[in-house]
Amino acid sequence: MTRPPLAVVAGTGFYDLEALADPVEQTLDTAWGQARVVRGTWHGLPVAFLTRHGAGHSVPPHRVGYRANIRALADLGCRDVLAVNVTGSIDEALSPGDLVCVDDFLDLTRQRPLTFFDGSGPEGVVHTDVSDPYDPALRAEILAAAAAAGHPMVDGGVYACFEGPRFETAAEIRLARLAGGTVAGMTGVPEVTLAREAGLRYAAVSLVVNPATGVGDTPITMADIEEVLARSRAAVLEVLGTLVRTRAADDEAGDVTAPDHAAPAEEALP
Ligand SMILES: CSC[C@H]1O[C@H](OP(=O)(O)O)[C@H](O)[C@@H]1O
Ligand code: HPA
Repeated sequence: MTRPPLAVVAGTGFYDLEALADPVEQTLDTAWGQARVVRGTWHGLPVAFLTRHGAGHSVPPHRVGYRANIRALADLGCRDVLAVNVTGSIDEALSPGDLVCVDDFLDLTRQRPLTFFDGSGPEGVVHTDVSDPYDPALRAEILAAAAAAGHPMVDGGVYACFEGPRFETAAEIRLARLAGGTVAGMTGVPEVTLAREAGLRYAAVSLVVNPATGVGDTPITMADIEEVLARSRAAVLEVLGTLVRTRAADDEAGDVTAPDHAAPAEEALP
């Protein structure tokens, strides 16, 4: 059985996927700019890894080439995108190091290109349904992998995406909490909606790396975030690796009824 490459898109703290065998770096040209992807195999399955801030974390969140990145993954034939976002916790029950498999988002960004459908293409004006922005079947696979890997993961939460690159004010975090926000980040949107527009299944793991502004007692520092990343990064990779290993085992057993073999989303690619 040949699978389409599985896309892994990650950001802060995730600049390489060391587990990839036979990695080959590729720069893809798209109508929305270039995207750099490293292709290889993980447990024998094809994987395309993309670090969204670019090599050496050179691109800030408000300038990430979200359209180029998602378009490049679709052009490579990817069907599923596993995203990782590091976040600040809005929900006071969360602590640094916690994992959340988010199921909705709040878009508090201001100035990013939002869509592939800007009215200039042959498809005209398109309004995409986002009742389930994060693919339920892919989320279920992630949660099952987390349980199998022994890493607790919260099932559901709202990712509040701010423009950045500054952190939020305490008032902004209170506003997001009133609106149901669970975690705060700067990159989850429009990545998730572009993936939907491109017909890709997308789900995201949020790794909490700090209490959001006003939730903790002290200012947010990169040193504190890096310390959390250093101790928690492996758990995220173990969850993703377990998901991939489970898929490989399903293939080995010839189990074509596994949920991840479901048909891709119905939208046409732009
Ligand atoms: C390191 S704090 C701010 C930075 O971290 C998050 O990155 P990512 O979403 O790519 O994991 C946040 O969105 C900012 O880009
Ligand atoms: O507190 C935060 N806010 C926004 N993005 C973040 N990424 C890590 N922590 C945070």
